[in-house]
Amino acid sequence: MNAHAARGALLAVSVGEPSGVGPDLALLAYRRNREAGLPPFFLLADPTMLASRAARLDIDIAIEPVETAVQAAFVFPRALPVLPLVNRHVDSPGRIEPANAFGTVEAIDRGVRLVMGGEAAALTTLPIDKKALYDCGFAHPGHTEYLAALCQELTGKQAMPVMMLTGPELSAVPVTIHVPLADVPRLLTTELILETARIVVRDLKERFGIAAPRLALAGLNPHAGERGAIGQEDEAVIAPAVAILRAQGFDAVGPLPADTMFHPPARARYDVALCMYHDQALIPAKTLAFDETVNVTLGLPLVRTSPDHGTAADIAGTGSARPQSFFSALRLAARMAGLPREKAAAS
Ligand SMILES: NC(=O)c1ccc[n+]([C@@H]2O[C@H](COP(=O)([O-])OP(=O)(O)OC[C@H]3O[C@@H](n4cnc5c(N)ncnc54)[C@H](O)[C@@H]3O)[C@@H](O)[C@H]2O)c1
Ligand SMILES: N[C@H](C(=O)O)[C@H](O)COP(=O)(O)O
Repeated sequence: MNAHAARGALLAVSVGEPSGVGPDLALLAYRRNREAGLPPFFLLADPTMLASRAARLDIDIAIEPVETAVQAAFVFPRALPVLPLVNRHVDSPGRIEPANAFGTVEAIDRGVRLVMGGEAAALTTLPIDKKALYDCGFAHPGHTEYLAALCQELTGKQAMPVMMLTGPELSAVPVTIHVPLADVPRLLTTELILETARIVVRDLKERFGIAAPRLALAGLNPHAGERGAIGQEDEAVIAPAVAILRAQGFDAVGPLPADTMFHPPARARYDVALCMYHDQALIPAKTLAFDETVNVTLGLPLVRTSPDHGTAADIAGTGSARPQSFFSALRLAARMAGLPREKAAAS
């Protein structure tokens, strides 16, 4: 997908929030990369913080600072390559250290620039603590929106990001993302649904190889509004979007009552569920396959994946973080970036 990535470019991984399990998972991924069939990657992190976390977890691997992403490819067979951050991180499992926020943002920022510059093939992000970043002046709701802003800055082109949670059982897209529930009815427009659906269809075709994606659109209100008796948005906003999509040749149904569109026979009828708000999409996705689901950002000129879970600060540094969702995120990024199989598999 990243047509300009240099031959041999690796995946870039941003370390995420040091109070969480991001560092734990990066260390585990390196230790288990061969047995788990993971693509080679380099980490944007503070090597000292990482060494401290490795000691805490008793993970005995070599960690090697590198100066460039190109160098990382040579280092990966013998050590976990780490591109050091300018803003230092202190090792603080379970505890927010406000000053860590700057390095956390720097890691994402540099990851995007490396991918857009062709020095990395794709970006996989480890979880951030959103409030910790907001408190230090971060002006974006989450990665998804920040990545779009960075892409816009780098290309000069408008970019609309779409969040998709994808796992073995379900792919689901929240049309509105990181907004208070009370704001959803105001923000939900026919145009927003249409724009989201078009991006989803384009990316499912181009990046996931689904020739004619089938969309199922959820209603917003109980019983999809009960024919207008329990809320107006289903008929006034969502149904017109479905009608336009169908008239334009898209395979779309809805608005469907959200409570009955996620059981197995219902899921068999579509490739992706377009949901009207964050939890309507993320609750079924994480409930069905918390350990395998990946958060992927569609609509941007770069490949970005992430595990589906958050910082899990309650278990950071304890060794009990399950790494499967992160492993799936690395594998999906490699596939989407079109890394050759020998690169996508263990080195
Ligand atoms: N991609 C991201 O950056 C991302 C995604 C989701 C949440 N977050 C952030 O994470 C923070 C915490 O969010 P939350 O508490 O709602 O969700 P969470 O996913 O961090 O944790 C929910 C529960 O699941 C457990 N859990 C999560 N991942 C696990 C793993 N890999 N192995 C074992 N157990 C795991 C945690 O220990 C916790 O008990 C918030 O600040 C939120 O903004 C970030
Ligand atoms: N909405 C996501 C979730 O709850 O899993 C999460 O906050 C990640 O969002 P970003 O990838 O935009 O940070």
